[in-house]
Amino acid sequence: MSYKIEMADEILTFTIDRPDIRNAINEGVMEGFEELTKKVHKSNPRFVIITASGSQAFCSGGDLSVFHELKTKEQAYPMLKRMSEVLYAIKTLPVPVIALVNGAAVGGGCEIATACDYRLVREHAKCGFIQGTLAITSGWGGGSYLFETLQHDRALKMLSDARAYPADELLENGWATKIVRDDADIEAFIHSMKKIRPEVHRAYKEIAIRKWQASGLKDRVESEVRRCAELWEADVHHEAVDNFLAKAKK
Ligand SMILES: CC[C@@H](C(=O)O)C(=O)SCCNC(=O)CCNC(=O)[C@H](O)C(C)(C)COP(=O)(O)OP(=O)(O)OC[C@H]1O[C@@H](n2cnc3c(N)ncnc32)[C@H](O)[C@@H]1OP(=O)(O)O
Repeated sequence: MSYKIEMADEILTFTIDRPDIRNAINEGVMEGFEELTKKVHKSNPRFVIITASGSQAFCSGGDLSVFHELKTKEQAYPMLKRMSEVLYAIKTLPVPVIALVNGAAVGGGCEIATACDYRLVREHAKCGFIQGTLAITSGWGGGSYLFETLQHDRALKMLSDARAYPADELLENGWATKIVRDDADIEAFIHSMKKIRPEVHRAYKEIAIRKWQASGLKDRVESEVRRCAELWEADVHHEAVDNFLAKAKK
């Protein structure tokens, strides 16, 4: 199994469990996320936590060893579309969603964390939209979510820098909610949220969701997915992925 879903103390936790491949997303993990969103609606948790196994990575994005087989925009689109629907479902969950960023979050991994309401980032974690180095953009909706999250110039800079930022820079540009040094810091954050009744958290989340719906966020995500699919089919993208995979084999 490439993921775990656990309910404890009214918190539903989703853990990506592929540490050897830096928690890259394959179809199995996508299925897991789909199961998670259904479970939230059935089991009514106070909060959701999304995290990953090990301390090296939260998520290294799409599993390039699998997705490099997708060559044309027609082949890439269904994968990008499916994961964009997963992230939109996560973003619009009726309860707060906390990304516990236990290590590097790059490419689609950064998109997953950006779709969450809060990002608790471990001191050593480096995170960024590195897709530009592969000659593509974000393709799961994360670019649209970043413009909802950060001041415009900071969002545009983070996307077009295409590099992983250290934790202090992530706090400074507003992406990280909090840098966490140990488990006690995480518990303190959860404890402060638990002081407020669940229906209050839900009511505030409804305000955010109404704003996203009114501003056509779903349609903007769809345009992002389509544009990424177009860029995906260029030779320059496939060469960059081949280079990454060849380096891994050495
Ligand atoms: C597809 C959707 C698209 C989007 O819409 O956003 C994307 O997500 S594009 C994908 C972006 N991801 C990448 O370009 C991969 C980036 N990976 C890294 O930069 C690094 O792996 C890391 C996350 C910073 C971790 O570095 P480190 O701890 O030094 O580990 P290694 O690099 O040695 O990796 C260990 C092992 O894992 C394999 N790996 C890592 N990431 C992926 C990946 N995304 N897909 C497939 N495989 C991946 C890597 O090849 C190593 O394999 P072995 O050498 O066989 O152990």
